[in-house]
Amino acid sequence: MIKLEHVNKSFHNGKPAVRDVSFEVNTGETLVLLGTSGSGKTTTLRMINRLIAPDSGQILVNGESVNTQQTEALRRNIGYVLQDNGLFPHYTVAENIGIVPTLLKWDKKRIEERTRSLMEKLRLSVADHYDEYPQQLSGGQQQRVGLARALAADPAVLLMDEPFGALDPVTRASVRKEFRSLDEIHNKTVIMVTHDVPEAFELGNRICLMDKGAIQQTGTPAELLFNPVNDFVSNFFQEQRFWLELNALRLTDIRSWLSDTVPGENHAPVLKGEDSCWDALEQLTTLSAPVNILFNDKLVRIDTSELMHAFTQYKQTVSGHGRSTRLS
Ligand SMILES: Nc1ncnc2c1ncn2[C@@H]1O[C@H](COP(=O)(O)OP(=O)(O)OP(=O)(O)O)[C@@H](O)[C@H]1O
Repeated sequence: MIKLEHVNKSFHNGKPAVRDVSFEVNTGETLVLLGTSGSGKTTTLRMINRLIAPDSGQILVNGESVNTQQTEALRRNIGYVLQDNGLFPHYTVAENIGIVPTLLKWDKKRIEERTRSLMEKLRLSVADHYDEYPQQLSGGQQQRVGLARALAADPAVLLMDEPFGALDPVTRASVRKEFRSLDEIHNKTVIMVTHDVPEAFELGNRICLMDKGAIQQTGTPAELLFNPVNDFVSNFFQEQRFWLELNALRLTDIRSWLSDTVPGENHAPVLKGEDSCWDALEQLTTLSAPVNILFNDKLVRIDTSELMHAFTQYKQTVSGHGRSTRLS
């Protein structure tokens, strides 16, 4: 668990880089720090593992102030992934991944097993890359090694600063997908910095939107979209709003506005209530035919106009009326 309380930081020029930032991230949750360039995201992240000292405010990691913890011990319990991966060029892939376990004096066999297991999970061929050096790998492979290194000692906390930012769009999407499906991250507290809106929506349980060093709003993707607290938040998502909204809403969220049409004997594909409205629209458009959705209670059939009608009804009901139904 990570908690920031009224944290402030100015650099030598006196201009506030981070202003009165407070948030809490629970175990098993990913919070994304999103915002324009210079909005204070990296400074906020780097204060958590004490690479930067705050001027005022409290930062707690697992209930304990970072100031009272020994810096080395604190950092060994925090995995840190950087945009440029920060691998040691003169260490092999295996040596890079094993750095923290070696510092923690794990025995050799345990380090080797852990390294192999992480490489397999991150789709890095052990046979091909175990003894290679970072410069022999592609950018995507280097970033996977960076992730494996951060996860090696199973830290409770993972901090990621634009972890996929240096990758081309195709590699970026695939490394991101692998990251998302890693069982390793489900029991961790994760904070990730990005300025990529779709990435924030894909990976964040909650998003903390920053501007000029201050938090504008913290909430689920749906809360930020459907209940923005000010014009900055509303305008920030304007360009991709339709796509983001359909992505942020699960079919379950619009269930009450869908009819109970029972499917006939057709073989239309079955979506689940947890799938997004975007998933449904994609299927409907590709097939040019109705699709079936399996909710807890029953199987129903919908077409495109019914989907869009329910989506509009949801927006009218939820916007400006407090929290949306999607909580995580
Ligand atoms: N070491 C430093 N010395 C002086 N000013 C700094 C330093 N680091 C950051 N700043 C300033 O603090 C502000 C916040 O910077 P920060 O890097 O946290 O923003 P960011 O949101 O992460 O931006 P980006 O997305 O471009 O990385 C900026 O105005 C930046 O110029």
